[in-house]
Amino acid sequence: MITCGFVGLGLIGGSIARALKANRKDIVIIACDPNEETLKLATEQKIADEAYPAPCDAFTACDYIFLCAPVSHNDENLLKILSYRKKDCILTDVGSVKTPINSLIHSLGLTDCFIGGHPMAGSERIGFANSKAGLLENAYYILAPAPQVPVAKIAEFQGLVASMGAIPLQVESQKHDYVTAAVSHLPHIVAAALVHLVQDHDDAQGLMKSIAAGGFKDITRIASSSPVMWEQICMTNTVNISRLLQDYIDALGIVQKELQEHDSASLYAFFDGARAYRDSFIDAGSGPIKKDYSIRLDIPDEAGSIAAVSTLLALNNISIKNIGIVHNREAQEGVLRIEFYEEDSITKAIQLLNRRGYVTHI
Ligand SMILES: NC(=O)c1ccc[n+]([C@@H]2O[C@H](COP(=O)([O-])OP(=O)(O)OC[C@H]3O[C@@H](n4cnc5c(N)ncnc54)[C@H](O)[C@@H]3O)[C@@H](O)[C@H]2O)c1
Ligand SMILES: O=C(O)C(=O)C[C@]1(C(=O)O)C=C[C@@H](O)C=C1
Repeated sequence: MITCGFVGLGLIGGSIARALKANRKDIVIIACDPNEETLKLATEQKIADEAYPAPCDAFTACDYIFLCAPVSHNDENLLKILSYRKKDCILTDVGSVKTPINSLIHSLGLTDCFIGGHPMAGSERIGFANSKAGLLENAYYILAPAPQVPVAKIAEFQGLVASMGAIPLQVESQKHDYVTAAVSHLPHIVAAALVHLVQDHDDAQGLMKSIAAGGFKDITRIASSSPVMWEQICMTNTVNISRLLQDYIDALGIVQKELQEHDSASLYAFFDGARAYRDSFIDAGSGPIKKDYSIRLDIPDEAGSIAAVSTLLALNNISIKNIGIVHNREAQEGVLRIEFYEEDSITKAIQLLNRRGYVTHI
């Protein structure tokens, strides 16, 4: 059996714990979290075999200890958990910034037992109640092992990560912090700033807020993320974020100048270049952004509607990868989203559903 300890069992800790429990039979989970409701839920749902409000003796059984609180709290928790760490236990974290914890590990002389981690998947939702076993599926899980961790220990941990459904990828801490500042941290600032812009410019009736459609909602979904988490990320990856933010401000300044000068050729090149590069992300066969074979359809708001659709597809040998209600209606139309394994299934499903009178949307 492998005993995994979790210090913080929110969205990410909870999702890792669920994935391990779902995919393996040999996992024991010991968790601590200051949130009482989380401890209750995790025990009731049989995700945590043992749950405590704070680090305690029980953690001396752990083969791995995952630090899964917001980044600065992970540093504090690392210090608290050390007295409960058995020899050979691997310490790891899931924090979105890697350099500060890496420095702390060096200063504590723990360079033979720490593997920094960062799953490149998540959501704007918070807490254990929103955690999912499938959250990390096919996502890169960045590993930044300290220099003296034995190769065999790194390989074992990679195996554990793979069994969560994630793809382990080794990246050095400082490089990690620069790269994630560009693809994750800056976008969260941009999203929050856009939301503030609309709030500050809307009229008394909130017309902007009412009519905001897919474009605004797609680019600002992440503005609903945890302010505690993002404040701590900004406070710990400040230099990288600030440098990239300056480059971004400069780029916006150039666009503003092109607008003021009615420079249509430059504006066209700006959008065209972005489109080509962004499309190349989607077209990649592997990587975190996968091709999405999904459709949406309108269904009556009554019991059995989802079952009727899934049965119809199953009877016609069309396999469903995922099915669920679209709660936020960002897509404007259709309330049921169905994801398939391959492109072919989309055409077949649409023909079948349309013949039965369903209105479908791609
Ligand atoms: N949310 C994401 O999309 C995402 C993705 C990858 C990595 N991360 C990283 O994962 C970590 C956790 O983020 P999350 O999204 O799961 O947040 P979360 O708010 O859902 O969960 C954090 C959990 O830590 C607990 N906690 C808070 N303070 C604590 C403390 N001092 N000691 C112990 N537990 C404490 C909270 O009760 C909560 O259950 C962060 O370091 C974040 O940078 C987040
Ligand atoms: O999908 C989201 O909601 C996320 O913000 C996830 C996201 C990101 O892509 O920026 C957020 C923080 C992380 O550390 C890793 C992933």
